[in-house]
Amino acid sequence: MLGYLKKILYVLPASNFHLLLAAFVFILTSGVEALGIGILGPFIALASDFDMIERTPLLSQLRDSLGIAQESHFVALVGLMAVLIFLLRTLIVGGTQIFIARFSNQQQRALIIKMARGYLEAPYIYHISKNTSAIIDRLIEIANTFSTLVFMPLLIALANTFLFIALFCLLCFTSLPMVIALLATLLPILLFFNSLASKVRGWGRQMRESKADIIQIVNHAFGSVKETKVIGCENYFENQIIYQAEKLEKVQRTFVAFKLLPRFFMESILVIIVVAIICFSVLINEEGIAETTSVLGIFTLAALRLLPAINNIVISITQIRASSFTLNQIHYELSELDSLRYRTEADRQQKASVLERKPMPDTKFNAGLNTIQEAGVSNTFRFDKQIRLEGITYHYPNSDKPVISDLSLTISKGDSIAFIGKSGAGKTTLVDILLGLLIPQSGDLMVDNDSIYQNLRAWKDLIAYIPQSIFLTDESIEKNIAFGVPEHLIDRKKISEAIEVAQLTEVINALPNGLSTLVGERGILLSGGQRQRVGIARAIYHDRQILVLDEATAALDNETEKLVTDSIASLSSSSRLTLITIAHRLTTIKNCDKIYMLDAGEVVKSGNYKEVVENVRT
Ligand SMILES: Nc1ncnc2c1ncn2[C@@H]1O[C@H](COP(=O)(O)OP(=O)(O)OP(=O)(O)O)[C@@H](O)[C@H]1O
Repeated sequence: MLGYLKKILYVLPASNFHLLLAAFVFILTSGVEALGIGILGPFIALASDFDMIERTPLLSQLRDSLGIAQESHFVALVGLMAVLIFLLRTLIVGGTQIFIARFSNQQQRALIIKMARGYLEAPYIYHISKNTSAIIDRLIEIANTFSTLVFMPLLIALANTFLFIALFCLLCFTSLPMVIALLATLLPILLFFNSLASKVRGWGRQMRESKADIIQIVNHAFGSVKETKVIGCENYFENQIIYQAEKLEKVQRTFVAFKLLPRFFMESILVIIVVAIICFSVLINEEGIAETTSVLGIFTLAALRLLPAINNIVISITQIRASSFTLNQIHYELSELDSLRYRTEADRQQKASVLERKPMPDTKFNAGLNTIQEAGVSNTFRFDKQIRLEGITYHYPNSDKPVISDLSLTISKGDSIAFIGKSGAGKTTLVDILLGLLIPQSGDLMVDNDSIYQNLRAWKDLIAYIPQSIFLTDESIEKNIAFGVPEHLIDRKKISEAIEVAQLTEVINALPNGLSTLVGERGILLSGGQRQRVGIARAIYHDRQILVLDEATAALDNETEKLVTDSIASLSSSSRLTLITIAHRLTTIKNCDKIYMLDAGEVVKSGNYKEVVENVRT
């Protein structure tokens, strides 16, 4: 259990102060609850035996000081006090229940934010190997499971443990032999449930895996619904979902039944003990059980509350055990994200220090989620002359073989350059290095006289990336062009300029709601070419000085391709925009100032179109 606790505390976003506050609330509630129960027993005894007032000095003193002559009136007053204390106890206990629910919901919110921040700040290399459905599953399902099936049960177990201690003390004070009888009966049952711990953990693991598998199957089936429909594999996915749903139902059924067991056991024990005590009292005291009424009253009430408390502790521990797989997953994920964060920052610092340059403040990197709001903040780099790649060597973490080997080249500001080469030559990897997404093991990337590794965020602020397939959000075209800018900050003039350059004017005029037309999930309402033009408009809107086009015109028809290429080229010459293109279609790079042909991560040829492409063809 200590291991679980350590992991829960690591995952929990709550501060130690809040946890201490929670513990204090639970202790207070348990005390009030024990007092509420403790007062009812003596009242029942007093109501059935008025002589008790004379026998108990405290009661007779209270009666005299209140000046009440009639005993029945005094008993009624004590009853009223008991009711008030009991009502106060109910209020506090109810408040604690609300506190538990609110506290764990707050933790769920904070955990979703903590994980989302971790994923968003994680380096690109982390995301290359990650499955999107796994991230969605972690953010939504696991955060919810942690809050409702780990943290809430932990709070309930804690609250009930304090209550158990308070009631146990009350019972020990009332009748020790009865407590010993109760414990002797309960202990074997608790040991029995404890012995099934590994089975419970197994059930929890199966439930979690089935849920994650269902999300993944749904993602596979609908992620490429076109292929699913054309190939006709709907049945295949349906059968997989049926199999997982049935597996989930079976385990859940067993688990729910198991969770009900402790209550039945304990209720039976309570009845047996109370009946046994009454019979025993009658047998040894033939005149009845008046003597034991008070003890029995407290015992019955305390046991009525004690047994549910034990039940809650057992169920909560069972629940936490069943969720241990989830806890391990979330703990692993967060520690991985944490270590990545430290490593990335350390790598960057190390690179900057190896280069013996003092790192500039990386404001956006540190700002985390505020990055989007900060878009447009002036960068700290001057880019007036050139970008220089100096002896860049890169290999992916899972292999020692360099994909880019000792590569050096210079790109002048305002130039339009292209990388060509056969599949696997290293074009995409080189562009990812240029984008600052992959950090080379050796070499440097200089912009004028500064290394980009001094301030990667500022470097990225100079660049726009237009991929082969543009990601569009299910929002208006306008919001897709001003991607990441809050609606009230969108600059309409810049939107018009971007639309013109990207040759989108006609497309938008033909749409029913013009710029406000919703493009549908993944831009399904637009053609491939139109989607790419929205991507180009997005880059132009964000005023970037360097455009990286990853075969960005591949989805355009010949006529539109010429229009887009020409307008980007004219933009390049008029505003000294620097263009870096990865191209397969050699027609798109005819106007480039310089073309680099890559092979096995090295530049094997460079020059203008005639020198590189036409010579190769002949
Ligand atoms: N995440 C990765 N992990 C390991 N190796 C990788 C990874 N991504 C790419 N590679 C390898 O790096 C080499 C270069 O790949 P890259 O994608 O840069 O080539 P490319 O020239 O862009 O190819 P294409 O034109 O087909 O996109 C290839 O051998 C590829 O297998």
